[in-house]
Amino acid sequence: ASLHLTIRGSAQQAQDLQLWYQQPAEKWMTQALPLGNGYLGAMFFGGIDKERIQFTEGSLWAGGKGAHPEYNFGIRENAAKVLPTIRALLAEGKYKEAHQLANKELTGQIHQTKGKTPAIDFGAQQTMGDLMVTVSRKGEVADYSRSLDLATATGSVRYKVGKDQYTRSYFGNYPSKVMVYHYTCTSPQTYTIAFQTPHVKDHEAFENQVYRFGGHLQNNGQAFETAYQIRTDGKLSFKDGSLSVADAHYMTIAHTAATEYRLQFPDYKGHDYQKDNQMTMAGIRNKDFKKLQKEALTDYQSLFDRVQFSLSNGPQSNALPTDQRLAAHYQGTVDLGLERLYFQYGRYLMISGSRPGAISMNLQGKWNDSTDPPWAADFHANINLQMIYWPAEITNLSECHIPYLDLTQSIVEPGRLTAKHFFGTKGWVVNTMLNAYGFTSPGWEFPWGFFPGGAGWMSRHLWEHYAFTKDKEFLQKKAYPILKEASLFWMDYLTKDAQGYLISSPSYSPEHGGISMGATMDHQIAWDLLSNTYKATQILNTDAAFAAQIKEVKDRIQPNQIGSWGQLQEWKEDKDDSTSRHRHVSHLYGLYPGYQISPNSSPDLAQAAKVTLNARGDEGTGWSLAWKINFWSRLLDGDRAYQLFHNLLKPVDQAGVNMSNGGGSYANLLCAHPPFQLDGNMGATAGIAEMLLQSHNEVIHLLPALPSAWPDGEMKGLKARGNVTVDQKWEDGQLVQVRLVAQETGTYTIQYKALVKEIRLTKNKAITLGKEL
Ligand SMILES: C[C@@H]1O[C@@H](O)[C@@H](O)[C@H](O)[C@@H]1O
Repeated sequence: ASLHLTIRGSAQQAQDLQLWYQQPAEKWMTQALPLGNGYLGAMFFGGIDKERIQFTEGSLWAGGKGAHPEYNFGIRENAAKVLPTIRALLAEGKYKEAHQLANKELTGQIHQTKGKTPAIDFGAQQTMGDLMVTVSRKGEVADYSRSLDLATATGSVRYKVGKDQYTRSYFGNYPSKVMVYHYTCTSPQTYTIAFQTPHVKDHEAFENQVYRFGGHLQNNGQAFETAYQIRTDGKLSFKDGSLSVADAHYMTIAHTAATEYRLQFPDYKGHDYQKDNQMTMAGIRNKDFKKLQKEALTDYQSLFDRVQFSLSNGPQSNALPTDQRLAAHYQGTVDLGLERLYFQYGRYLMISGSRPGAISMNLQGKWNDSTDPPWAADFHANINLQMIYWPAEITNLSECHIPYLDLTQSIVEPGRLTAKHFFGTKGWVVNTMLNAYGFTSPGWEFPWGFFPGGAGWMSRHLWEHYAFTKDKEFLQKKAYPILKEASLFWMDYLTKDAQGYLISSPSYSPEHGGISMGATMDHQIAWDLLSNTYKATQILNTDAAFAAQIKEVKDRIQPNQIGSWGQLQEWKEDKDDSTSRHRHVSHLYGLYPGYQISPNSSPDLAQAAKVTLNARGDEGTGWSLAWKINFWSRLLDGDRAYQLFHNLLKPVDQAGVNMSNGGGSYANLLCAHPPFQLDGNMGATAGIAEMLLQSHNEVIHLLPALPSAWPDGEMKGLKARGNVTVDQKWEDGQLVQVRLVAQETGTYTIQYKALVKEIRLTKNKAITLGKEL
């Protein structure tokens, strides 16, 4: 049959990859637009007479030793001594007593930091401040637009005053480590630029067109500096901290910032931030705006353009401003372009927020305007942080995974202390959340702070990075040692129960149901971790005795169970409440991101997972909706996965916390938990990829969960495990063409619907197949 897909022109496609609005932003969380260069995260408002560019550098963190002399990573010496008592109480069904003892001993130590924000030495990520830029004008404004172009990672503001055309172009430049804000007007204008910060000023200077502001956090004394270079054809002057540029047709600000932070236990400081900024400013001395723009674009597109997603035969016009578009879509207007845009937005945010050499993204990525953000904008490890990095490998952005993998490596040392003191084990562990200062202890209240599954879950990404890149040196040198130690924790912590199974006790299924004996998620994480570590021993042909031990332990872990109402049991005990709508569906970890449960390999458990998901419903917080997109994709139900995606695109304006069914999207398409959390954006981008390509069971599964809402389309450049790049085209809901390129010669198994076939791929030699495969 002839192929006649009406794929839209690339120009039209690029146009479609824009968020745009007809008015400046007033609210940071719901309307301002995000930019980044991997290190810095900025949000611009697009104000006409006064522009606000809020920004921070990810390593600007309150808390730690500097906040309280007794800060000790939360460690409570030898707390593990209570474990046998707690286990006995649980075995006797004395949950209340067990909880009380656990709340006394199995909670991280924190210290109040009097008169300081945040109030405890766990600390919080901090805004660095705001660049306030005033722009002169005489007359009424017309044709105002504010936009963010994902194809070029460029923020723009345009408006007219009489005959004058005003423009602004903003972008992050990772190679030169600067943010660039470029202003033009067809007639000479006057600008002022001032830096405002909630933190303590130490020094301020303006030399050689470079402004530098050095300061420190009142909370812990952490030092930082921001610097910006001004280029203009106008007259530049500096007075009382404010820069003025007069009679200028253009003005360019090249902006950077750095802190003294170093991702190194136990002190986490020592970085020569002033030298860093000097080097950055010197490095761009001979790069004019055009050069900085070209360099940034080449770098960005070398990552972004790896994946192209098009949906055809359906309305997708970008004629409506994005906030109105979102509302119309939720009301039922078909808008395939918005869905494509949302997918690529996740990839844009990943590239803008996470590049090698920078600190990992946190709960809000790199975007935070507060000194006391919700949940400290920390590294939340019981779903959020991991979800934020789910798209990294499958959407072909492996490099962006590195800051997270570096963070994981950095917490092994403090994690060993936590394993020893709180759990009495070898190896390393982290719990519900981390700060930037090695806090791997349980949180300061039981049960929400207790989650021994944190390390196993975090380190699964090390295995995934190997599985997608096949980088054996990475596996040997970086991943395996960390996986091995995380496994040692579980091999010590799992205890034999009355039935002879190995269970996690005490345990806590994240944020649901109190202290327990045998939370299913812990068992699935331990099984997953031991399985991956075992595979690594086979690939590296190392540690044969240890590998045998792993196998022995793994096979004795409490298996998944189907409960009285056909549900997958969240705990060893069959006590799931069928009316619960809880946001965490932790016991489906084995379905996604794990591979223990799947319709192919365990149909009964997959069916039980469906029963659980139907009971939990299709609502939730932002991240909960995103997780469910991935669950239903793994259950091969594309229409249901699409339904959850549709629910995530519900317009929301609430900035305050809502822990149940308030999830959706803000006008700037950032995810609403509420409040803003980046996890939903990333979880959904990964979920859309998971609808179209899966490879978690060593089978490259083509279009496993294609929704009927997308009858015709194309997805190029997604990655399958085994380091295979996959391009797919489909028409009328049917695969019509697949192109595969492997980075390693070998035999691969591919599946399309019921058809499963082995094919031989030669390194870097593409093969294209029709639907007959
Ligand atoms: C940051 C917080 O992380 C966990 O505690 C979740 O249960 C909450 O919903 C929130 O996302």
